[in-house]
Amino acid sequence: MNHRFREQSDNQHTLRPSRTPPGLSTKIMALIGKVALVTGAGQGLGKGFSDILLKNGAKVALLDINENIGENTRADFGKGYGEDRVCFFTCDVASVEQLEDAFQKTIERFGRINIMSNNAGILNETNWEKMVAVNLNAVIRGTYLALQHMKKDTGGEGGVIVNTASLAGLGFLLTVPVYTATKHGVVGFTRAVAGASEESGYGVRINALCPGLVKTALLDSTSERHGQFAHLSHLSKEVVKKCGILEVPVVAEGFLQLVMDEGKNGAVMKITHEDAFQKTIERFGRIHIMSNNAGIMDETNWEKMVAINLNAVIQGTYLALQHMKKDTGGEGGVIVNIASMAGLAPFLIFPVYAAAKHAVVGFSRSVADASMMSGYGVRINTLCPTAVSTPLLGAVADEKKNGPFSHLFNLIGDTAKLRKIEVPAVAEGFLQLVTDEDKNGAVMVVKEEGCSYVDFPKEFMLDLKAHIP
Ligand SMILES: NC(=O)C1=CN([C@@H]2O[C@H](COP(=O)(O)OP(=O)(O)OC[C@H]3O[C@@H](n4cnc5c(N)ncnc54)[C@H](O)[C@@H]3O)[C@@H](O)[C@H]2O)C=CC1
Ligand SMILES: CC/C=C\CC(=O)/C=C/C=C\C=C\C=C\[C@@H](O)[C@@H](O)C/C=C\CCC(=O)O
Repeated sequence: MNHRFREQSDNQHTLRPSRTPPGLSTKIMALIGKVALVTGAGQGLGKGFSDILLKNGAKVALLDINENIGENTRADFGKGYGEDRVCFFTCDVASVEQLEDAFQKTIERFGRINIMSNNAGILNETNWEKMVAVNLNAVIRGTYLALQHMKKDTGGEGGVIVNTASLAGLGFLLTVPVYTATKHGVVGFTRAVAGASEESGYGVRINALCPGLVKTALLDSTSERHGQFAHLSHLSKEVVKKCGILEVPVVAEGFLQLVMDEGKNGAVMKITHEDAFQKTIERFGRIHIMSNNAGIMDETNWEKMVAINLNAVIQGTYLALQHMKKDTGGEGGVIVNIASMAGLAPFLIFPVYAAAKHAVVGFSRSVADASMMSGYGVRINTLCPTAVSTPLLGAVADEKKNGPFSHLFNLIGDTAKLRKIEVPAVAEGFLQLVTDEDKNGAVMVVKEEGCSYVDFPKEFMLDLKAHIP
């Protein structure tokens, strides 16, 4: 599934044209030694943003109102990235004193601040005054504090501020009108202050991030926090259906772009994953065949690998099913999920890659049966190629992508001599899975000898009826 990072351009409302044409990256900000302050960093998106900053060499001050989760996150990061690169301060961003105090403590600890992420946010339509204080006022205060410290005209080093808004800052959600207002406020404020900073020669870029729904604690029991429009909660399900739910690492990649791309100021980045699907339908009218093929191999960055190799395959399958299934007017179709031989056999050095691919096989077989039993008219098959001659295999020879078992790297020997098959051979197998109307829940292996179907032993079949008395 193709996640979309898109800069929102709306010239009518742009205060002044940006000096850098949109989409053009000029210079990339190096993060090694840079100091970042992230609010709401104990869990969810803030934790994901802190993680990716640390991974790229920055030092990070984590701020959170919740001392327990903040301390735990600090301890995890300290172990992983070094105790000297991370600290935690308990801070309610809605309190002027606490935010100023945490800001000062960060400067005392690390000497400066180059990156500010105003990310803490809540969803509570009942206590909406508090929500405005956290989601909007604290973002404004955090931006002004950071500007004051970073701006070059008074001796600062310049820097970048990223404010977490939401897709609800560009569109609207009926169940959460005040939340929607705060996020529109963040987008409007960010664009205006970015223009003002540029015009004033401050050397500080300010961008806004607008993700769709993200799998974090903020989404738990939202209906209780919908306030007077709780009776419209069922409409949110439509939004989930339309937008799907993003994973934190995907949003963190977008955040990193806004931090590092020196060409971005006043940028508003939308992150959704329904765009590609919707656009295909707009262009061609319908979809009959879906191939969930995107994948990476990186044991070091395994959370991201699971997000792409497994979660996005599940998301892509569900989106395609939703569109194709016959019981709600779809035309039926076929989905082919690309797993690997590592989805059927252990793969030393790449255990998480193997886990994700095993899961793709299990998921595809299960959902294939479910689709058939539901009369959806959608077949779902899995392709498991052995090593194929593509750049993905570069990870095998790249110790940085080998994770905790890189010491076994020598066992593999010369990867250039690894026996590989060619792309057209795999494409032939793929075509069979698409065109053969008798194949549903099929798992095809493609090796040097050719294509064959896996015949799973009967004793490994789960007979649900046998389990129900
Ligand atoms: N989860 C979602 O679907 C989306 C979330 N967002 C935004 O992303 C931001 C982060 O939210 P998530 O990570 O999803 O939520 P989360 O609930 O998982 O994490 C939020 C963190 O902020 C902390 N926090 C709450 N109030 C605070 C305060 N007054 N001072 C300091 N820390 C405070 C919490 O303790 C928590 O650790 C929010 O601004 C939210 O509006 C935007 C789009 C979608
Ligand atoms: C309930 C979740 C609240 C907040 C988390 C968050 O910030 C995520 C927002 C994600 C998506 C926003 C989508 C907005 C879409 C709109 O532009 C329209 O397409 C939606 C139209 C009707 C929505 C019905 C409803 O309001 O529930």
